[in-house]
Amino acid sequence: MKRGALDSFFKPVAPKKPKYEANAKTSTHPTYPFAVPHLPEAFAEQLQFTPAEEGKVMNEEKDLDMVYYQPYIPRSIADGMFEYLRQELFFYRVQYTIKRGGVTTNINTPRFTTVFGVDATSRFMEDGSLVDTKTGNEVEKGRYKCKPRPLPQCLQVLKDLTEGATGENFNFALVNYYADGQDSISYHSDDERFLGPLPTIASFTLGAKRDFLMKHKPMPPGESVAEPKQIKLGLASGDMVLMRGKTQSCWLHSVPKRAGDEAKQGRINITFRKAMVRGGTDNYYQYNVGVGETYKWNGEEKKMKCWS
Ligand SMILES: O=C(O)CCC(=O)C(=O)O
Ligand SMILES: [Fe+2]
Repeated sequence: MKRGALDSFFKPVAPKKPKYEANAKTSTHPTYPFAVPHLPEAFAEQLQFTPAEEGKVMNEEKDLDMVYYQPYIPRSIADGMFEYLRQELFFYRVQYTIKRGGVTTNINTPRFTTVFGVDATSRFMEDGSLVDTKTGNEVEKGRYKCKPRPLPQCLQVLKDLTEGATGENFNFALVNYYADGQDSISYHSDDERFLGPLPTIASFTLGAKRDFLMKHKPMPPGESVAEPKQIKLGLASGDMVLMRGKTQSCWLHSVPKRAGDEAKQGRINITFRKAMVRGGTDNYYQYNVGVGETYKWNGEEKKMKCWS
């Protein structure tokens, strides 16, 4: 055995320095499986200067309207924010069935997910209660099948800053965690009716760099102009893409599986969206929380583990 290998075998392993200083304050709610520590102060301070770079408008392609921030969150804190969110949020691995032409298929969502927020017909009070947006009265039992959750402070801070910088309004935060290159999201568009006709979505990347692919939806037959070519953005830690206008109605996007080591670090994606009606709330909780186990990051074993 080489000398160095022996040394490192006997030397006590120094405990790893955490990438962030935990905040003692927490966000709690009856619907949360556990409390979420507030955003570490150092990150909150740095976020006041966002966006770190001016966004570049991408609207040359047909029906495309995006703003690409490289980065939005300064690179100096993006990986720390990734570590913090992976450590402190609760996640799910949602399973559901789809029926197509009488055939039932079981779907295992190929990534960890979680969601916070409520559609525009309701809002959370400071004390965590849910009230009707118009009347201010407590929401009646039966409005939702799900139990809506308020954004924890950390996501509220990022949402408020994003709203200020973009002039948009959001009432939902969806979070994806791609543990490695095997986790993915297949081609889709976020064009659900409950988002309204021309939804704006702000989409953040933290952690591993992953390819974000975009392609135009098939053109109607007889359309004279050619389909625009596919777009590939290598989204890096801290980047944000703002998708707006006809982007969702006319384009599809995906984060495909990846071989190799680059994705092994794990990646978190946060999307801020605005759902207009109740159906959107039940839909988002059904597909991003579901009815299965809660997962929490285990720092020793370096993986998501069932939490109880
Ligand atoms: O992870 C990403 O960058 C995309 C996520 C996404 O498209 C979605 O959650 O709808
Ligand atoms: Fe999407």
